[in-house]
Formats: sequence, structure tokens, C-alpha cells
Amino acid sequence: MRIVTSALQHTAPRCKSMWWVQQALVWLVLGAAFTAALNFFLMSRGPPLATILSHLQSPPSSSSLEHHSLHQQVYLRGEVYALRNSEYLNWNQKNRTGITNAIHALYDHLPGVKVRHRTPSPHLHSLIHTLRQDITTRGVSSDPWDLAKKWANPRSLVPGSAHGLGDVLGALATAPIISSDVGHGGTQLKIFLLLKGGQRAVFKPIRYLREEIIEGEIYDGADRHNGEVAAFHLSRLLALPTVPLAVGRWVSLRKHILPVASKELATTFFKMEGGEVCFYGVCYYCNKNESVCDNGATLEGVVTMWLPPHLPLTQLHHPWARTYIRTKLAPWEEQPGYCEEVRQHVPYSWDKSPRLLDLMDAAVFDYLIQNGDRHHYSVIAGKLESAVILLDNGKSFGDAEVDHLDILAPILQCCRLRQTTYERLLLLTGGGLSLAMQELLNLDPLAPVLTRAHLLALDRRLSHILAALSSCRERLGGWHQVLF
Ligand SMILES: Nc1ncnc2c1ncn2[C@@H]1O[C@H](COP(=O)(O)OP(=O)(O)OP(=O)(O)O)[C@@H](O)[C@H]1O
Ligand SMILES: [Mn+2]
Repeated sequence: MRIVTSALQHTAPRCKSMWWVQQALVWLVLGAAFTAALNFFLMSRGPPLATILSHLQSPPSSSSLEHHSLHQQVYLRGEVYALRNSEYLNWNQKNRTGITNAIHALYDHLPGVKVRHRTPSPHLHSLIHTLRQDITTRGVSSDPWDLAKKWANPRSLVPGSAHGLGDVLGALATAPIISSDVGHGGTQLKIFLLLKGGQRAVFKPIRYLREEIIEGEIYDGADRHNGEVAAFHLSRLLALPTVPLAVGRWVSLRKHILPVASKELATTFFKMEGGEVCFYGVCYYCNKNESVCDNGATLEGVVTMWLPPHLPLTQLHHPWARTYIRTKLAPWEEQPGYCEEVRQHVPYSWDKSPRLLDLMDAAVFDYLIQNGDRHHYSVIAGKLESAVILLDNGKSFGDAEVDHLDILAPILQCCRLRQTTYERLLLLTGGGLSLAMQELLNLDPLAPVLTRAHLLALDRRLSHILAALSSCRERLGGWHQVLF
């Protein structure tokens, strides 16, 4: 470095403008060397690619950099990414050979995807208009529970054009609560409700403020009630109609829940010194230290509609489940060819069942909301053609600035997606997804349901999905090998 500088200084006095050019060159060289050294320094520490933060829309805010510099994980690769090292031990990160190359390929395709999909589709507004109108139009049905029951079948819970949806969501948000009970099974705090007119539903209370960041593993923390609301609206936008209807609702524990509570639920209620009513329910993680209190008259939460009796659920192990053991990798994390292995088993053959394509749709959906906790998936019992029922979406929207790319593993490894899902994704590019979500979520009683950062994260993640598919097209030799 010193040699370059002195050589330039030696020739400098000959002409003033030359001198300035040379000075600029010196600074350029110094700057480039510094950037290279910084890159090398940053890349040589921390784990390899696994979980990636990218700021596709705008430069990172100083607060986001502060947050991530705590983990010393900022990497430069044309953009700023941060890798979260808390998800797995370093040893595991090194051995996640099942997805590492596919993630690198995704990033190779990302710049092209961003250039191709810069502006929203001209057709987006009519989609938003239709979906909003379904919700804002009221008085369509005098029996909303019956309407929702008639809509539901093993492949769809809500039709694409759901005239009367506003009545059903309105009833979920306001119908008097006839009885309340503890949930059956599960790890999360929830209350079973019977609403006037005989409709069953489940209530999950607020556990976090909108802007709170959930640290740690992707499946850490309690369910996010707003995540359930957002997931329902996202499912409509993606034309993946298997998320049970969900709407935000305020309840008073004192006035609406306790007076109609079962004995088992009522015994978990107690009063704080200041008079606040609290409860902790019955579930795997439920205990008095994790109580939720109703300060005054209002406790916000999400009400999710229970599936009708003609659609009983059964749970199956998800082939791409995590191990939930920090020192143990799942087979999909180690084997790039894992999809071929999955396809050997009956329900996952491309030709014999829609199941694997449904799991690809689920991966798109889960990646967008950042749900990495679908260890089991639900289907309608006894129906081979049943869609994957996307219920339990509360482990979502944990950190707007972190993207757990491994949720895309099914797509990265199988390289296949429904043509219709792909086309819907294209309709939502160029910032359209965040715009549409904001428009839909604004109609919920709990608006704003998601922070701006979480809305923008949806657009960024959508580009990742398209980049993954673009790399698949290259790998397999054309879209006809990827889209079905
Ligand atoms: N809307 C619904 N309609 C019908 N059944 C439901 C509905 N929501 C949940 N269930 C049933 O209740 C079970 C537990 O619900 P859920 O998965 O939301 O609870 P959880 O505490 O988050 O469970 P986990 O800890 O396993 O994630 C589900 O597996 C499903 O069988
Ligand atoms: Mn859950």
C-alpha cells in the first residue's frame, strides 16, 4: 500500500489537476482495500449461510444495525445480510450441506429478480378491491356460521370470492360468548369459546407488543395473536384458502370470560393487588408466572374459527420438521437430495397425490410469515385429496429483519411449485404484497396488525422465493420442470 502512495506522490507536482486525480485515486485504492479487509474480517467469523437478513427495499436503519451488531453478524454481499448464529451451534451450521448450495444459488439469482419485479402489477388493485369488498360488505347472510360451514371442504375453507366473509368475521369479533373452557392439548395458552349461535372458536390472547422482537430459535417465544390475523389475510392473497378464519377481538376477562368459564378454566383465574384480573389457563407451558392480565375492560387477542364437525383433523409428521435439538440435524439439513427420498413414500409421490405440492405451498406461506414451527401438519382425516390445513400460525413475525431461509428447504430441494401459486406470487411483486396486506389488515379491529417493518419484510421474502424458483429453473433446465 505504501509503495502505491509514494509513487503517486512522486509524480504529483507536475500539474495541479493531475495531483487532484492522483489524490482521488489514492483514496479510492485505500477505500477498496479497507472494504475488502472488512469483508474478509466479517466473513471469516460467524457461521456460514443459514439464516439471512437482507435489506432489499432500503438501506438498513441504524437501529437494525445496532440490533444485529450485537450478534456481530453483518455480512456484505452486494447488500447487507445478517446471519443469526443462535439458531444452531456452529458445528451444525457447517454441516447443513442439505441447503447451503441452494441458498447460495438463490442469492445469485436475487439481483436479477429484483430488477425484473420492480413495480407492482397493474392487476393488483382489482384483487385488493375484491378481497376488501368481501370483508366490508355486511348483511349478506343472516346465519354467518352456516355460511362458513357450507364454504368449508377438504381443499378449501373460504372461496376465492367470499361474499359474506364480512358477516362471518364480524360475528367472530362480536358474538356473545356463551361458554369458555381450557384448550385441549398444545403448548400455547388459549381459551375455547362457544359463541352465540353454536359456533366454536379458539381465543389466543396478546403476549407481545407489535414491535417486540422475538430472539432465539425460530420456534422460541409464545404465539403472536396478530400473526394469526395476518396469516389469515395472507392466505387469501396467496389463494391458499386453508387457513381457518381469524379476526382480532377485544374481550374482558372479568365480564366476558370468567362468568361463563368452566371450572377447570376458572381455577386458573386470579386477581392482582391492583385489581387486575389474570389467568394462565391449561397447556404444556401454562403456569402462573406466564399469566395474561386484563387491565381494565380490554384484553386483545385473536379469535379463530373452529373447523366444522364434517372436517375432522388429523396430524402428520412434517417431512421437513426440525429436530428441536440444538446438536442434532434433521435429514433435510444434511442431504441436498432429501426430496427424492421423501417422494418414495406414498402420500408424497407427485403423480398420486397433491400432498407434496401442498407442502410446497405451505413452505411459501410459512416462509413469508416466518413460521418455522410446523413440525406436524394437519389434514382432514380420511381424505387423501385433503389440502394441508394451515392452522396454528402464531409462531410468526418474530423479527422483521431476520429471514430464516431454511423454511424454504422444501422448495430449495424439490424445486417445484404450482403454476397458480407462482402466478399469484408474481401478482404481488414490486411492493404489492405489503401494500395489499396493509389494505386488508386495516379492516381488522386490531389494526394496525403488523408494523411497517413486518409488512416490508414480506416483500423482501417474496423476492427470496422468486429467486429460489429462478435458480431452480436454471438447475432443471426450464420453467416446465419447475411449475406444475
Ligand atoms: N381452528 C381449529 N379448528 C379445528 N381444530 C383446531 C383448530 N385450531 C386448533 N385445532 C386443533 O387443536 C390442536 C392444537 O391447536 P394449536 O396447534 O393451535 O395449539 P398449540 O398450543 O399452538 O399447539 P402446538 O404447541 O402443538 O403448536 C391442533 O393440532 C388441532 O388439532
Ligand atoms: Mn403452536
